[in-house]
Amino acid sequence: MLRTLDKRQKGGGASSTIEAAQVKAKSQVEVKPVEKVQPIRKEPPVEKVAPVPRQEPQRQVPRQQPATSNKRAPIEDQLPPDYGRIVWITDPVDGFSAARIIDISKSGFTLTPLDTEDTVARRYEEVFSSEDDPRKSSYVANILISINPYQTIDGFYSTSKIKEYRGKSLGQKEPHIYAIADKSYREMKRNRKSQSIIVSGESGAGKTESQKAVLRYLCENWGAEAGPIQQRLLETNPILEAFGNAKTLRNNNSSRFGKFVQIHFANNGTVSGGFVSHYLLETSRICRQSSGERNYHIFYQLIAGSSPELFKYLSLGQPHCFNMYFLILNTFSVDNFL
Ligand SMILES: Nc1ncnc2c1ncn2[C@@H]1O[C@H](COP(=O)(O)OP(=O)(O)OP(=O)(O)O)[C@@H](O)[C@H]1O
Repeated sequence: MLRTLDKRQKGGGASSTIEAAQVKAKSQVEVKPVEKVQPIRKEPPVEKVAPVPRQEPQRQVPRQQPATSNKRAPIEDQLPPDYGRIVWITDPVDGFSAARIIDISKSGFTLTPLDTEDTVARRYEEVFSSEDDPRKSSYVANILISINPYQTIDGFYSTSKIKEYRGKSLGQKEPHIYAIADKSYREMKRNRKSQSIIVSGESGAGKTESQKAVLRYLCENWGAEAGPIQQRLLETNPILEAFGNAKTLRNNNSSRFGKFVQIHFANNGTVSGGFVSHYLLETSRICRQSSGERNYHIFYQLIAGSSPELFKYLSLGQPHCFNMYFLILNTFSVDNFL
């Protein structure tokens, strides 16, 4: 970098001297004609100066062109991104009501409640994201705060979304877990140091899904040459979840163990491997579960899907058999896991 700067300084000095030389050359040209002007005055060709004004309008023409091209941009593109968004606002009678943002200022929002044609003003802290608003994330410095939407949002984790966030700084696009993954990758490449992403939250907050999204982002962007390694990394999740996840009152697919996932990169920045370590598995769940909860998914999956040979080999029985009592203490079937 220093060398580059040095070169730039030298270059700058050289260009400034060239400019100085041009100025001197002009002044010399002007001085000399002053003495010889008298004989030249008689010559009508002095009118040849005319080309000079011709150049000025030529310069003005291209200035007008970008102005016309700006007009072509749709007006919607120039509006703030929150314009038209439906949100919840505080309401003195109902507590909260849905409204549409029609203006944004330093002091807050101007909105139109959906059930009236009135216009109301609200401060920023009195406006909340609505259920229909797919944007469930925000930043605090370089920390992503996200809310579990409990629904599939079209395109939110799509391949095109992955491409959108590649190489983008935090804040350049709307908050997303992909932006965090991209930042950590860029920091790793720039500083040549390992990076950590800590995913934290209460049970059911969406930690497992977020971690899977990070893995997918890194593998899809920089795992092309890794081939089977990339696939194997992504396929570890169903196996780990079968043995370590269970239905709880708060989450049908709750991880009952801590997970430390490492993704290794080669010097050229491509995914070269990975390692998943686990700790603190809730072993007591095998023998006993709270009311409304289940044992680990793998037991139910084996009973539901194993071949007759495997079924016999593992001495499995139907859930109501005596040796399977630890499975039927509570709910037996959970959507998507049997
Ligand atoms: N980004 C998301 N989009 C859609 N649904 C989600 C998302 N994140 C989580 N969910 C839903 O919420 C459920 C719980 O999420 P997840 O298992 O990731 O929570 P968790 O924080 O890991 O919980 P636990 O600590 O109990 O393991 C998921 O099974 C899924 O149905």
